Amino acid sequence: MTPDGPRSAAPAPGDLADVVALGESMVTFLPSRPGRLADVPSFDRAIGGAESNVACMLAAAGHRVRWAGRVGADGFGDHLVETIGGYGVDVSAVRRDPARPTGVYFRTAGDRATDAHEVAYYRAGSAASAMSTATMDLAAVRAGRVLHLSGITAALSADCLELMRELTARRPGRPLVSFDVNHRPGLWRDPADAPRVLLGLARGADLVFVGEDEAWDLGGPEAVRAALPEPEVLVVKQGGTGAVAFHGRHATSVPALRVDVTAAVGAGDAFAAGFLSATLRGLPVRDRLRHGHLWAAAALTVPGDLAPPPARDLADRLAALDEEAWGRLRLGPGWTRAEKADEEVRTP
Ligand SMILES: Nc1ncnc2c1ncn2[C@@H]1O[C@H](COP(=O)(O)OP(=O)(O)O)[C@@H](O)[C@H]1O
Ligand SMILES: O=C(O)C(=O)C[C@H](O)[C@H](O)COP(=O)(O)O
Repeated sequence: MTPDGPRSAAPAPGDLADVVALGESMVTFLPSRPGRLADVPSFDRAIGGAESNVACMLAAAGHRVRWAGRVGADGFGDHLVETIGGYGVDVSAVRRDPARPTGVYFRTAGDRATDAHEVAYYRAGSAASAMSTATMDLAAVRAGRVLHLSGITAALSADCLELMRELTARRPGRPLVSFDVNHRPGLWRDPADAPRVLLGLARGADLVFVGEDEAWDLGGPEAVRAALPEPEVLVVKQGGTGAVAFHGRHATSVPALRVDVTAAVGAGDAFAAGFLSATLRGLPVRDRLRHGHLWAAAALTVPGDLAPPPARDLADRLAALDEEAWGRLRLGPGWTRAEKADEEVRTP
């Protein structure tokens, strides 16, 4: 994704942002061709990191966004700060660490049907793993209407987990806390800890995103619901099937779109960004879910993590279709550039 399309001015340092996203960003290496990691001869550089993906997409859609993280005082750190800042995200709360490197990761293209892929992380001991209540500017982190976090951070180090606990503690006047469970079993020192820790953090959030498969890692969707009496909204994503939002005593389901998938990476982050964008705009829950699906479809139809979100008028028009027309939509590469909305993206 190149940072094109409507962008807001980034909030000035210290100003109230619409959304602050905190987490580790990494330089990502995408394979030049399919196959096993052992066989891929070369990689293309991109950027990744669940929370900064959300930040970049929201900024590209015109929201005022800050990303808080730590990167090394190295070229990869420069690249992340410059690229994420290039989307119109305020990067003034990003800290540079002269003693620790920027994390990087490599991935394979994976199987289109199952999304089975290999990931090789080089992030142990990274600058971001030293995020803590002492090393981050907590005032800047809290200066937003929404604070977006994910379970990835909890797995990075004991300091990162303590920071997550501090940011999800229920206190008067705190931002609305959005938490994407993002269970990455390979990152946990003791994977058996993850379900309890992630559920504990989710209990402190107002808005929780969880994939149905992840929910099973945590004891199943019903167990997650039972463990989270307080969130305003719990969104369970069901991949290519749909998504359901539990809010108060209501459950609202919206089927997923039919998408010609290029790469599944980044879809969960894009879904969260679309849902948050619609939440900031005060749209009803059904429309928030539809915007989640539409933004996910934007990420699914490009090779890397990040895609330009659909233009607001296009997304609004598609989100307003009746159920039958929604079910007929079929979105493929380039669909976000359609100018006349549904006529251009609907299958004949
Ligand atoms: N095959 C698919 N077809 C259409 N939409 C999909 C498909 N896979 C994922 N999505 C969309 O991406 C969102 C996130 O997918 P999911 O697999 O649940 O997330 P994650 O990337 O977090 O594992 C889904 O809620 C849906 O909107
Ligand atoms: O794994 C991590 O630590 C990352 O942050 C790398 C990726 O950028 C996101 O994980 C993509 O996330 P999905 O949207 O769920 O595909």
